[in-house]
Amino acid sequence: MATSGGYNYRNGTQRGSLKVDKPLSVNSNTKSVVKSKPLSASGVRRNSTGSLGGATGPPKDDAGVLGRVRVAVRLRPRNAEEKVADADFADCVELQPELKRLKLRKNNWDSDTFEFDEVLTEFASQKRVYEVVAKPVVESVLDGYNGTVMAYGQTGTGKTYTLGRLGEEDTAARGIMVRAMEDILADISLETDSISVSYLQLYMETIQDLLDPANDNISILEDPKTGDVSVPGASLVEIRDQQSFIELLRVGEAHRFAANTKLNTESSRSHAILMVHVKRSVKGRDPTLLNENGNSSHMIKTLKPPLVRKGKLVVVDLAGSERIDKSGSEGHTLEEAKSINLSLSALGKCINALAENSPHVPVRDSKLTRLLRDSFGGTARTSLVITIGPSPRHRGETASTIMFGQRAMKVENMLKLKEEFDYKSLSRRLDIQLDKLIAEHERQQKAFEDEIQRISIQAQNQISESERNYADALEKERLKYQKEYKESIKKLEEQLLMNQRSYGSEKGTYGPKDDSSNLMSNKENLSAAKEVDELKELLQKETLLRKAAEEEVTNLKSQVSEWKRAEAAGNTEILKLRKMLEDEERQKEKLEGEIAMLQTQLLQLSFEADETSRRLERGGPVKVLGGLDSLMTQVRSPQLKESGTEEKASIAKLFEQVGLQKILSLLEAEDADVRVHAVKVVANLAAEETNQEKIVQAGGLTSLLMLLQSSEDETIHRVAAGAIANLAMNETNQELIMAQGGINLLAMTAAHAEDPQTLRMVAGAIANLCGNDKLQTKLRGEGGVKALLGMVRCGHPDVLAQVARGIANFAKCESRASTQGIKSGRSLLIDDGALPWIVQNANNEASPIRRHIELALCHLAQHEVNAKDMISGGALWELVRIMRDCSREDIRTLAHKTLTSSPTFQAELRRLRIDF
Ligand SMILES: Nc1ncnc2c1ncn2[C@@H]1O[C@H](COP(=O)(O)OP(=O)(O)OP(=O)(O)O)[C@@H](O)[C@H]1O
Repeated sequence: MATSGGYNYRNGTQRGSLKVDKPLSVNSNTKSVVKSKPLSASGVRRNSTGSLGGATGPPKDDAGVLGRVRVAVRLRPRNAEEKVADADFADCVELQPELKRLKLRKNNWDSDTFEFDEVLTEFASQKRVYEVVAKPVVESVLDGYNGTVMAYGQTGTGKTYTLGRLGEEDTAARGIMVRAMEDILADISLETDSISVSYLQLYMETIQDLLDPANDNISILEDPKTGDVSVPGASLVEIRDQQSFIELLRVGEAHRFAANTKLNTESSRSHAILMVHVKRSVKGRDPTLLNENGNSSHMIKTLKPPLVRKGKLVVVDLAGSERIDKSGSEGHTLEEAKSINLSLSALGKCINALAENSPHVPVRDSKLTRLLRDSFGGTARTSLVITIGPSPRHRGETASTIMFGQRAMKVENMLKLKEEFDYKSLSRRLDIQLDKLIAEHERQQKAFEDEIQRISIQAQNQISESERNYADALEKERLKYQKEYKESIKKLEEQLLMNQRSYGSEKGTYGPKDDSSNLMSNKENLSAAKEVDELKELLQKETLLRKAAEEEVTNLKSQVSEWKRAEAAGNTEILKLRKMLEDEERQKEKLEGEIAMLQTQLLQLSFEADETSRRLERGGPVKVLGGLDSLMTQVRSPQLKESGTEEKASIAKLFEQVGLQKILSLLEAEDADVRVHAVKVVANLAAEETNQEKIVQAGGLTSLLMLLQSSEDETIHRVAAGAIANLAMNETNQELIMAQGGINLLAMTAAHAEDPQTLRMVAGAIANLCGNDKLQTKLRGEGGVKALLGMVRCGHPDVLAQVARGIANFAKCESRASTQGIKSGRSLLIDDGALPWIVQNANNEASPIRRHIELALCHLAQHEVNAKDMISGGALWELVRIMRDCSREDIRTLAHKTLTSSPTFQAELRRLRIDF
């Protein structure tokens, strides 16, 4: 073994090692790590804002950050027994903490020197131990990484002391578990974040729940794709304060199985594993914060899934690593010791394999290694503290512990940020929001109906009261006329009596008359009485008539005034009701729009969530797609088509619930976010062949084309062009697009677009149009070919592939037209200057580009009229190459046929002495 050397590990990069025969090399599978920028002292790169991994949004790719397993060695002070027994002997180790070195004595004159990341003497405080061993790991966990802190060493050397001391009577004695939770609780906000804890022990290859000992056969779940390890059967207790955590540790400790051994009366015979899950919401992404005032349209505008970071801290207190013969174990404890040694030796083997970059790491040999799979060579940040005692009697164990630590230092982990969108909580919140909106709508509806009922009751009461008043007034009027009539009759009768009287006195005054005069006067009297009766009767009739007429007039008058009053009241009431109705209608429409938006967004999110989970399942990078791409991929991919019944059901549900017209109307929404969402949904729908006709019939194609013109938003351009490209796969739609000036709009979009994906969609749409025989001349006349060629400026292979496809389509149709005699003269592609680009890209390394260009060249070469230009443009060489080297036999044959059948090509080939 080497005994000297000044190598050091700093900042997670390895500079050398004393104890390694061959120089250490970084694992080959970790090559993607940036080496030029400094890493933080804790060995993990921090960005300028101090956050680990530098990510504030969702993870952009799957690459992690390299982090070597960091190893500290801690020496326990001599205990009472050692002070007596070893009094005449020096410690077996000598520590040089300032050099981070440890010397292991071989004998009085020779020692081996080892270097560690930290060397902690017997005087090191618990606080310092926490700060150098665990604090950086805890910080990583708070930043969304997984982290492991582990103690390894011979029994009785201080593993539990280092990790598990509760320090209730003496706070300075608090161990790593307690201090870690203090730091976590201090850093998080309990309103938005959460901590949950599991506490397990692994004893004789059985995992037992220390918080629920009856639960003693917990299985380990390993995600084959991500390597993440979980124990779904374990109790998970939410922690909200330090006291409850201490209580939980105490309960766990009480259950921890401890067997006495000769070496340590409280020796822990099981491995204890504490798992702390920290879930933090990334600030500014919580939709509930945006909706306190109930303003749902504001919520829709800013609706984004909340982002959460999930870090997991695993603290492992391994059982003692002593040799069986020394521990004095027998019987049952011998089995224990064997089992402990088996799992620890399996751990040692894995670490050796990882340290040596061996292709096979025997993780499956024990439950311990399966549980710690993520901590060595995985995605967690790992810190190991190896504990040793000073006694020379245990030099062998101390040496083996030191070697274990040295090997562990060579293990590289690839730290990965565990950040994800919390779709579930967003969906839950949206559901609640939706419920609230529906409830609010129902409440308003109810209030409206109540108001209508109240108004009609009030109107009814008013009418009854008016009727009553009218009847009273009528009665009064009748009584008044009756009285007047009686009085006038009475007056007339009095008058008549007076007349009769005055007539009688006149007769007495003038003496008795003769008979004839008597007869005369009798006759006169009779006729006067008759006259009076007639007059009376007349008067009576007159009075009755007048009374009836007056009644009629009064009646009419009151009717008129009543009618006027009712009309006035009715008019205001009607106006009021009408206004309320209009308000209600508006409110209803708004709510319907918002509900439709929420539903479309939910659908969009579920597409994205499906895509994300599919990607997770496939082990690919977790990238949030813009909906369109993801759905297009889903719809086009045949295997997904089979399993895509859910997506189809979602689309059908969308049609059913929201209605196409509603979705299309949202394309013209004032709110830009709503427009973007709507166009994404239409694009998703357009990717499904069965929906295309409905979309076109409902005016969706026109709206999408209009969006290219009216919108300035690049996302809208990209997604709308994608949708148009999908619709342009159908011949009828191609004609419609052309008829609606689509080529101009696509050309205009292409001219202004910067984003390669927008250009890809536009080029894809034009490429589809290029394949329609009937549209050739019009398409070229309106600048379609030029627009296509203009897009090659972007240089992105996806765009170039679409351009090449368009040119191949165009050349094929043109060639067909020439063969049928519909077209004559040189190719319009050559006229529009496409040849140089075609020749330049004929042997492009990207096969989709190359294949289309090769086809285009063969189509052009079939017509003698193009031959001269093709020769001068260098296309002949490419044709010869295609004929010889093209991987597709049909294209090779086509090239051969064109070259042999063209006299111009033949002559040139002869001139160049090219024989084939
Ligand atoms: N750094 C230290 N300072 C003072 N006392 C210590 C220190 N480390 C350990 N001890 C004491 O040594 C004894 C054994 O420690 P501990 O139980 O932590 O060992 P262990 O490695 O966990 O043993 P086992 O593997 O059997 O569980 C305890 O009494 C503990 O208080």
